[in-house]
Amino acid sequence: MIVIKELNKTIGEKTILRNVSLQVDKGDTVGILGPNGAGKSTILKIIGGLMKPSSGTVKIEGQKIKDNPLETKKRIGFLAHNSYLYDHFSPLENLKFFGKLYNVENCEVKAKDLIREVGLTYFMHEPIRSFSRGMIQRLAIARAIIHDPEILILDEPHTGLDQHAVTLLNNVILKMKEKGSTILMVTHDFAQTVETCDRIVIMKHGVILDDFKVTNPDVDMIYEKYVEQVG
Ligand SMILES: Nc1ncnc2c1ncn2[C@@H]1O[C@H](COP(=O)(O)OP(=O)(O)OP(=O)(O)O)[C@@H](O)[C@H]1O
Repeated sequence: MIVIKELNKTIGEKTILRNVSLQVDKGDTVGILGPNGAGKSTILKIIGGLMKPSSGTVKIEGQKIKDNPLETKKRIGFLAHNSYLYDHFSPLENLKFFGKLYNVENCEVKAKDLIREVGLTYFMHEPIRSFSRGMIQRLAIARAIIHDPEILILDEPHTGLDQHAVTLLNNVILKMKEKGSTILMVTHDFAQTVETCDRIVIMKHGVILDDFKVTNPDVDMIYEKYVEQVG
């Protein structure tokens, strides 16, 4: 379970998050939607331990990241805007590198399975420097889940992907969901959120405006609510 309490973030004169509290239960799949500058990426970075809050707390299974940074970060897979991949390495070399960092057992087999899952088998040994944005993004998701994280954090995972890559990515997300991972995803893509998430959180100007479950697949009603709040 992730428990966020009264989170504030200020950078210079700018207030980015204002007293944000949120609880995400184990196995929840949460899509965070909102206009540019709402503070969505900032909240993900703070949960993932990439940024410190100005005040407030984030606890993962009752533990603050700063109390046990390595152990807590091992529980998290983070797909950020930056892929964190190495240009001169192939997909296999990249995944083996990250797998070893996390002490993944049977790392090579796992890496090859993931490469197949994201549709890059044919390019497994090619340096990734010539890869398209979609190919890099697919490999980046494989990197984020090589250690079977309990919590998967995805910052705009669908941006710049073609339809085939979106389908591959959604399948990976749905498989992680089936395995019981908790998923937090920031996106501008309403349709993808409804396809993969059970809960939607709407943010604007650094606050949470709404938080509801997508139990009833009444997509039109949910979309109207989204447009009304986000504009
Ligand atoms: N390091 C920083 N220094 C100064 N301002 C920042 C910094 N990081 C973010 N901001 C500002 O904080 C606000 C929230 O940024 P954030 O990236 O969290 O928004 P977002 O909701 O993810 O929006 P987007 O969809 O545009 O990525 C923005 O106005 C952004 O310019």
